[in-house]
Amino acid sequence: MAAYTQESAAPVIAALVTKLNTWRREYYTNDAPSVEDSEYDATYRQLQELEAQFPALIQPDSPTQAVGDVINPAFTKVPHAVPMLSMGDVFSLGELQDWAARLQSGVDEAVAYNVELKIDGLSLSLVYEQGRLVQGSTRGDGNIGEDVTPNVLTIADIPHTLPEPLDLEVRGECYMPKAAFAKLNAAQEADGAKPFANPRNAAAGSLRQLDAAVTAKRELATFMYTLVAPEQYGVTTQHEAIAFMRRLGFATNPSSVVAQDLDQIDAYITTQTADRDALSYGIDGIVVKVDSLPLQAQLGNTVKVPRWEIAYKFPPEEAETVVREIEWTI
Ligand SMILES: NC(=O)c1cc2c(=O)c3cc(F)ccc3oc2nc1N
Repeated sequence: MAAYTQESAAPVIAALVTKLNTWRREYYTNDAPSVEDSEYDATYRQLQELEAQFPALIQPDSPTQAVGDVINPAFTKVPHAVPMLSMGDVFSLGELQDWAARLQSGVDEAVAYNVELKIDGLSLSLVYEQGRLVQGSTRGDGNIGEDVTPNVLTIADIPHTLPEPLDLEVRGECYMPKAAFAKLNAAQEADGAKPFANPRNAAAGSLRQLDAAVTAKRELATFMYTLVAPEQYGVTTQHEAIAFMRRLGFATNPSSVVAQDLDQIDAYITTQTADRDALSYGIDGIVVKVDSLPLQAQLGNTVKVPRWEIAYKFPPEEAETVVREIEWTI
């Protein structure tokens, strides 16, 4: 990072904010970003570092001050009783260790973690009343989401009714399986339409459709990962919450495990990184959560992200994979 003064940093920060906001609008409004996630992440961290150095220069419209996505005004708005936050990121095992050490230092009991694949899709909330699906919504800006109820009713693995007449809300990831993505882009090319850049954008463009008949053809799928207000159902850990949702008929990811320490988390990351290409859906990292739900509540959230979970992001696939192979052969 070049050495800046407050004066010389101001225009640089302004330019970074403009560039990142343009990319955000592309990404969240028409689900077609012009840059790879890795370039967005790198530019975002550059802005974070400059804002940390010169807090007086933080602009109100800086993407570091916003939660979540840009809302499409064409959808009915849905207030989220419990905010749908995003997650903090780390990009190395060292950073993950630092996160876990900071967290453990504030807690008496030994922390156990629930470790999950980070499905590369978009967040989805499902609300049931007396066991019937009444609403589906996107994250939106975290407090206000977009009502996509007609669309979620067309997604095959979302139950319309539950085996018990429960009032509950669950949250998860809506994604497009790799095979469905390949089929969709072949059809796009055949129709002379623009292909989607990746399965995540295809899922977002398919879920955030004003015409549910289009969503119905897109073969979307879900993995649910959060039970809202778990204490109402006597659920006290994240791994129990996943089993509870699975028993109710929700699709939950089979690969999550409880880890007692960093070595077990590291082993999980190594295994899942090796198996990544064999998965029928895209993942872009691993999510490490405090397993105890009361401890999660005690740790709480910052304005943007929970303190009790972190996303370990895989390096960008192309270049990094080659570099890593070279590392291993030395
Ligand atoms: N992409 C994912 O596979 C995934 C994403 C999230 C979140 O975004 C997330 C956001 C919150 F505010 C709280 C818990 C979460 O848990 C999550 N767990 C996951 N497995």
